[in-house]
Amino acid sequence: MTLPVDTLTPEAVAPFGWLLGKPYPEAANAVAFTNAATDFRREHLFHPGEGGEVEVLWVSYRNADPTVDTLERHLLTQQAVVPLVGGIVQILATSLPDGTPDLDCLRAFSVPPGMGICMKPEVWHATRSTGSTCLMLTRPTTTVDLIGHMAHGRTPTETELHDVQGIRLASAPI
Ligand SMILES: NC(=O)N[C@@H](O)C(=O)O
Repeated sequence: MTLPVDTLTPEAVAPFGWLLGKPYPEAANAVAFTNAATDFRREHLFHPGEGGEVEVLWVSYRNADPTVDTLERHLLTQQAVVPLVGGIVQILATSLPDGTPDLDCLRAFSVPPGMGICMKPEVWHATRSTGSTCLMLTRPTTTVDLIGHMAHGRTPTETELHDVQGIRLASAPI
């Protein structure tokens, strides 16, 4: 399957989570402020899952391989990824009733610096980039669990990984 890399819109991201970096809200009841010197607005109320804390992670991505052979998902927490330097391509899929990725709704989005995506728990994902430094919001127990898996081969309990075949991005990550 050749996967087009789409532009971020709130609607396109909605099945998977929330677009971060939307235009300044016009709604009268928006939690927002603007003046000549600054503006700020509530983008999202992040939730790390029951009993979780919010963890700020600094993540570098440098896998530019357009082929995607593994997706992962976090079972407890939302996860926000915001490129600061260098863009990413975020590959996303929801789950079938059996928990495996629903490849019929597989999407890829180009995420430039200054925008981001907050994924719902259990959203399958992978990330490609020629080089990006990102701010990530996640959950400490999920991070430690993932390190245990990636560094020491332990079976993760808060993350699932799933092998996929024949998925290739239509355009190489920037
Ligand atoms: N640290 C961490 O959780 N990383 C992964 O989830 C990822 O998507 O990069």
